[in-house]
Amino acid sequence: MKIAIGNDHAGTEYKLAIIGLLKSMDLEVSNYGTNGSDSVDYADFVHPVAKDVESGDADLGILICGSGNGVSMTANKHQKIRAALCWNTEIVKLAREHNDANILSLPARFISLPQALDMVKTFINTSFEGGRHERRIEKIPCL
Ligand SMILES: O=C(CO)[C@H](O)[C@H](O)[C@H](O)COP(=O)(O)O
Repeated sequence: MKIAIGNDHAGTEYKLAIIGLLKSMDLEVSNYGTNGSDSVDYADFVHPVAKDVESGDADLGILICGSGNGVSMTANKHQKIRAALCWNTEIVKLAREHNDANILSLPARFISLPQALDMVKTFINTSFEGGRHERRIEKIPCL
């Protein structure tokens, strides 16, 4: 499985730890985020992740900024992206099971690093339930 990951300056520390976790799980990672702490604009680091997920170059994406909102808003402009802003593992599980979220958005300034790592594990290890949820996600895109 291949994961595309992106972040702004608020997400660098968590991003580096998440990459370590993903590699320990034998997952392939494409890192499109900044690796530094200088102030940057999140959208510049989100579009490459969304494009990878949309094209199938990546199976799933992970985005990190301070609140998680900027990266979510940007990613969800892409037609095939369902980016879910999550704050605990239960919400992550539902985002995968019910919404088939293909990008996890993390609010680095509002969750602890251990929480973020648990959320990433849940995101990777949970599958879409399909059924009634299939019909619902098909109605999400703007026609
Ligand atoms: O875009 C955001 C808010 O939706 C992100 O949380 C950014 O990381 C945040 O705005 C960055 O803030 P800063 O004061 O420029 O560090």
